[in-house]
Amino acid sequence: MSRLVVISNRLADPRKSAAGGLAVALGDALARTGGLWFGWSGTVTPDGTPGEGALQTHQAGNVTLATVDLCQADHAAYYQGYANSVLWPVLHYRLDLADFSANYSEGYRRVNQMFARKLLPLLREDDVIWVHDYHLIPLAAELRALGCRQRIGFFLHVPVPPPLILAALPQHEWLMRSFFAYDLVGLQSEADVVHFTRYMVNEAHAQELDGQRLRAFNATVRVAAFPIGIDVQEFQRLGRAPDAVQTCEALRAEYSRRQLLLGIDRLDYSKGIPHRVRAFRQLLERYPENEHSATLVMIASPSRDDVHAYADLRQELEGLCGAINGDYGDLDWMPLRYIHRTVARKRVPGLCRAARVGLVTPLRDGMNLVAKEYVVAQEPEDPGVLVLSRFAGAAEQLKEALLVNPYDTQGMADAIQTALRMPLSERQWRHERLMERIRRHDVHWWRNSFLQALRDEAAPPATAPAGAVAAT
Ligand SMILES: O=P(O)(O)OC[C@H]1O[C@H](O[C@H]2O[C@H](CO)[C@@H](O)[C@H](O)[C@H]2O)[C@H](O)[C@@H](O)[C@@H]1O
Ligand SMILES: O=c1ccn([C@@H]2O[C@H](COP(=O)(O)OP(=O)(O)O)[C@@H](O)[C@H]2O)c(=O)[nH]1
Repeated sequence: MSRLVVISNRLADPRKSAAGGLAVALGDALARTGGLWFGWSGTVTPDGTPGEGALQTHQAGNVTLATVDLCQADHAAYYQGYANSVLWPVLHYRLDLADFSANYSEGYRRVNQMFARKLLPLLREDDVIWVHDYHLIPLAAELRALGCRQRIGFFLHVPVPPPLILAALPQHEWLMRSFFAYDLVGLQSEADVVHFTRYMVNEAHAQELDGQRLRAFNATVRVAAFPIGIDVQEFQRLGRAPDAVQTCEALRAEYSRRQLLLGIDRLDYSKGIPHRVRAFRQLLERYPENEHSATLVMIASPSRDDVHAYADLRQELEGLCGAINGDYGDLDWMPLRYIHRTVARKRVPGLCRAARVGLVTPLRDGMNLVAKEYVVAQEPEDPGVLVLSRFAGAAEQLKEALLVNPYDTQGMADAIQTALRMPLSERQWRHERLMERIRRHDVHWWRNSFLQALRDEAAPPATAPAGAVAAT
């Protein structure tokens, strides 16, 4: 059996828990098969030469972790810059938040080239290589330019916007062309596949060979949706462990006279957190019977603090949360508990189980694993209700959630009220259907179906596709 090599910007020790869906899912996927996991160490060295970083390897169970440090300049241009100030906003439909500084794209390319150089000597001939996410789109092209011939697949964890939004990226031609150095491109949803294909046909003049293959630049790439899932059994096991049980019991005791609503997100503008707070305020205004009862616990895990848009969001949110507590709070009740800290993963199932309503209301999200975790954490005899944004990738699968438009404050308040009042039989019916879907497409299905599709693709050509590494 060939070895699996996973490459992602963010790594986690697969034996430990991590915040952030990608690290959680890849940790779960790799722990099963073993293999090599390559990426950024998470360390930023204060000095150092751009495009150079020390490589360290260590063993974590059956997984070898190989990581590279980034110097300050590379971290600023590649991670904070091109990845999180250009690609992240554009891919989440937020051109208004993108900062198209020229040195970002140079840094992005420089780090991808460095990763390719560091990784190449670690590769074996029959490795299957799986690259993850928007930080590393040009990596296969850089590897091919160095002579790498192994099969390479790519999975994008974030959404693909419509072609004309992508075309606003000053380097879109170069970036999108580099997808043709992969054998297989996996996306989160069918909507993403439609947008990706339309871009390639309209802007890159690609030819659609069959339902899943695109041809351009003298190369063929297969594109399909592989919606990411969670490890259901592992999450249920976590839910039965003492940390989760204690968390749930403590919350239930504290809120025995209240109805608990829960949001867990990274503090990210894509997650629609201020919109959720406004909808909660509207709930209290329109349905006053919820006063002294409905209580929203909002965990906002710190994320990408050094990027301006994230600091602005934090300020906005603190203002909104303070106002709601000031206007509606009483001596014996605060409507909103806003926690700007990461909650340990082992406590997440307990938090979810204690909440009558799970609020997952992003403005755009590749998938959103919290939506699936919330459902799995529920007790089937008395389950809570998931209120889910129709703009999360998860909404394509989780049709029995209460689907909402997060921009519609009143509609969202009405949906929360429906969730709070939903009879037991309907809650059970919805929960059962959601569980079926989450079980069928779990993280093992995701990994196996992607890797099977990658193995099914013919071995790539001996040379790089002509011009695949076109200069910026
Ligand atoms: O690594 P960070 O910059 O700290 O950010 C954390 C991760 O955020 C994004 O996660 C995405 O992947 C999830 C799993 O597929 C998906 O459910 C979610 O919708 C996405 O937003 C990002 O794509 C990862 O690269 C980051 O590591
Ligand atoms: O304080 C926190 C916040 C989030 N998470 C976990 O981080 C992941 C977030 O993944 P998701 O796909 O929802 O969003 P992302 O942050 O990757 O965009 C989920 O497994 C959460 O349970 C966590 O353990 N603690």
